[in-house]
Amino acid sequence: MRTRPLKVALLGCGVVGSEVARIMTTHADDLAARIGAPVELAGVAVRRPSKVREGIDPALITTDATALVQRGDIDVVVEVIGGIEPARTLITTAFENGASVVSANKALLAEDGAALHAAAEKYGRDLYYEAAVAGAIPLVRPLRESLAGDKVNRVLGIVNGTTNFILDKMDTSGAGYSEALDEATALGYAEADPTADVEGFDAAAKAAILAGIAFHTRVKIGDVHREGITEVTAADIASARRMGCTVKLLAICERAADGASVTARVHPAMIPLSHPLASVREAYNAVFVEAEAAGQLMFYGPGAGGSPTASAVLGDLVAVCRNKLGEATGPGESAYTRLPVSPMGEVVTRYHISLDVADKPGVLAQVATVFAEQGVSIDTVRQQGKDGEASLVVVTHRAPDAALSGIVEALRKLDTVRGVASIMRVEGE
Ligand SMILES: NC(=O)c1ccc[n+]([C@@H]2O[C@H](COP(=O)([O-])OP(=O)(O)OC[C@H]3O[C@@H](n4cnc5c(N)ncnc54)[C@H](O)[C@@H]3O)[C@@H](O)[C@H]2O)c1
Ligand SMILES: N[C@@H](CCO)C(=O)O
Ligand code: NA
Repeated sequence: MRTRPLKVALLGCGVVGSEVARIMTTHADDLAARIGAPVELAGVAVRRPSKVREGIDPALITTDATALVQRGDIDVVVEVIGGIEPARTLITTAFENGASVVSANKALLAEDGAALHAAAEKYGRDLYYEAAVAGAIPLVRPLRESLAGDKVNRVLGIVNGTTNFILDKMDTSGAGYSEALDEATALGYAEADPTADVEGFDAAAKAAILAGIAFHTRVKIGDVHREGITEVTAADIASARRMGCTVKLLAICERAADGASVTARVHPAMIPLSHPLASVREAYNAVFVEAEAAGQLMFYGPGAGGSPTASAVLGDLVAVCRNKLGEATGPGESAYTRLPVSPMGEVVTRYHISLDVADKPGVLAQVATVFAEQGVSIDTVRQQGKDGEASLVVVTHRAPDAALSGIVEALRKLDTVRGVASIMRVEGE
């Protein structure tokens, strides 16, 4: 074993960073044996230097992250600050100054991954980011490496722990939305600004990263159709229950049937209770990958939290250190297919539409005509009447999303439709 240690700079020492430091210290001997050289924490950049950080030598703490990555003797920079800047500049500076990078920063990778990969390649460094998607679950590496010989056609799953935690609590214990979000934040699952979770930005970033790797093309967060969970009501969840379903925030990346384009979307969807994704509880994540030769693969595990995320960071750290010792680099960006990303309107989905209507003859026929005019066929209709008013629940067959949203617009214009109580896509059937 080499005795000269590999030097690691840790940028950020919050929920994830503090766990990375703890595991690096407590498992130092095992990590050294697995890598073939000791790994040494050479500096820790923080924003609040006065905070007591158990197990970290105070002499390592600095508020000058730029000087740390410019030192020139750092082998690996672990970026767990989050956000676009200064993380982007720090990572690029690290590459320029001889370091490879391990990052958990999905927001940055989904915004500017191509430029970061290009910088890594230019300087001959590694850029690893297993922690950026689905926390502890090995998913980035299986897609980048294990499935590199196959053709992936679809990636579908739950990739945000916070929103899964909230929806699960609302469904199973009747908890309120804000109470469940506060709990997820206290448990270290939520982003620094939890809007990123509840509005679907975090899941959209992960969908962009997954689609890019899966289909060997460039997908940015702005290419991903995004709807969060802020408009999912307790009534929607109760209505899903009545249909034998539950509501999950899903990320779905698909290659078009003709192979000429891809789509990526994040939105709440109803799925049957019998579907494996329905039993994904709390902050767990689960992702199905469908590949031509492999068939269907399922990845499941803790999707958020300090310790699970640190596990993924440490796995990358070991891989990058091994590469350094072997004077090699791991896989870079693979974006050779250059497939365009189609808009949401072209995605084929199913809708569950709940309407408040007047309870009088001819209403059902009027509603059915709207569907027929858009060429969308109805799967089921359920009507419940009370005091001259009725609620009508329509579930459609699969149709282009543009036709389905056209139907909703036309329904809103009918005099007999008092309101559209909820619209949700249905998946997993
Ligand atoms: N928490 C999770 O479950 C989880 C899971 C996967 C990925 N991530 C990602 O990991 C990253 C970190 O997340 P976290 O939950 O640890 O966040 P956090 O807010 O707990 O930690 C980030 C830390 O970075 C510090 N920081 C910010 N700017 C800095 C700067 N310029 N120099 C030095 N320190 C700075 C902050 O003070 C904070 O302590 C983010 O990119 C996040 O998206 C988090
Ligand atoms: N905020 C993210 C952290 C893990 O990426 C989540 O809840 O999934
Ligand atoms: Na992961």
